[in-house]
Amino acid sequence: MATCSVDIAEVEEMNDPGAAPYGNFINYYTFNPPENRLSLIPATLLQDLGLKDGPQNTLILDVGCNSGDLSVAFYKHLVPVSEEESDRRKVNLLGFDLDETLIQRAQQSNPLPSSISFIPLDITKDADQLQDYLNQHGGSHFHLCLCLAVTMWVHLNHGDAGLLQLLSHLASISQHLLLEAQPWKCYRSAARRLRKLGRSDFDHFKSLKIRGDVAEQAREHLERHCGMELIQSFGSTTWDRKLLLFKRR
Ligand SMILES: C[S@@+](CC[C@H](N)C(=O)[O-])C[C@H]1O[C@@H](n2cnc3c(N)ncnc32)[C@H](O)[C@@H]1O
Repeated sequence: MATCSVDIAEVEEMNDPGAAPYGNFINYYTFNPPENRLSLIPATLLQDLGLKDGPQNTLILDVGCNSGDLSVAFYKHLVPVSEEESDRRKVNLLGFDLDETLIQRAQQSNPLPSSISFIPLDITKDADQLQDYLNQHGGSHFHLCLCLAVTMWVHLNHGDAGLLQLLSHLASISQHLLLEAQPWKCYRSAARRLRKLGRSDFDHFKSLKIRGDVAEQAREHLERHCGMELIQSFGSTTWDRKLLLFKRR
């Protein structure tokens, strides 16, 4: 089974990983293709969650969407192209990432611009644009929020408080949250890699109190402090990461 050390080795071959301190790898999908995660997620997810047949548009948020490959593949997985154009218009996905170059690539290669949009945004800073998007689409919250392989980067760059704020924020704007938190061994690999390059450590790495089973601690925070409950685990990816689905109580 591939592990984090494998993914890091692959990254090192492809780019200078020190140039991606937020996980903003330029070739991410060549070493972690969307299928790795999609194969675990049922294509009937929207129906299963009762999200498809309501009068409202279904709004999906993809946090830290990189170059958009997974966002588009996820959308097509849940809303097949065979569906009527009018049905597709009723499901809207917004992907955002702090890396503007990646977002430009996502925008340029977007095959469904009437349903999928991409914007540059750092979730740890100003997130007004998310509220603007909800207002434009007549929604008070996102029906489904994807936060896949992003938590570690926010955690390393913004500390325990940054991670908990991220989870609280996403819970406050989402009805369902699909979370893939990187396990602790990935943190160690990321920190080791920076050191090997002779760069200074991530600001918060040594002082993190949330360590070990990060996914479990994220679950505890979401359930105890954010009014969410874990309703399903879609198993582990080939990188040994759990895909956890939470719902607002
Ligand atoms: C490892 S990639 C994962 C991409 C995608 N979510 C996936 O799972 O396929 C992590 C992404 O999170 C983005 N990211 C990290 N911190 C962020 C932040 N504070 N706000 C927005 N995006 C962020 C990075 O730029 C990077 O593209």
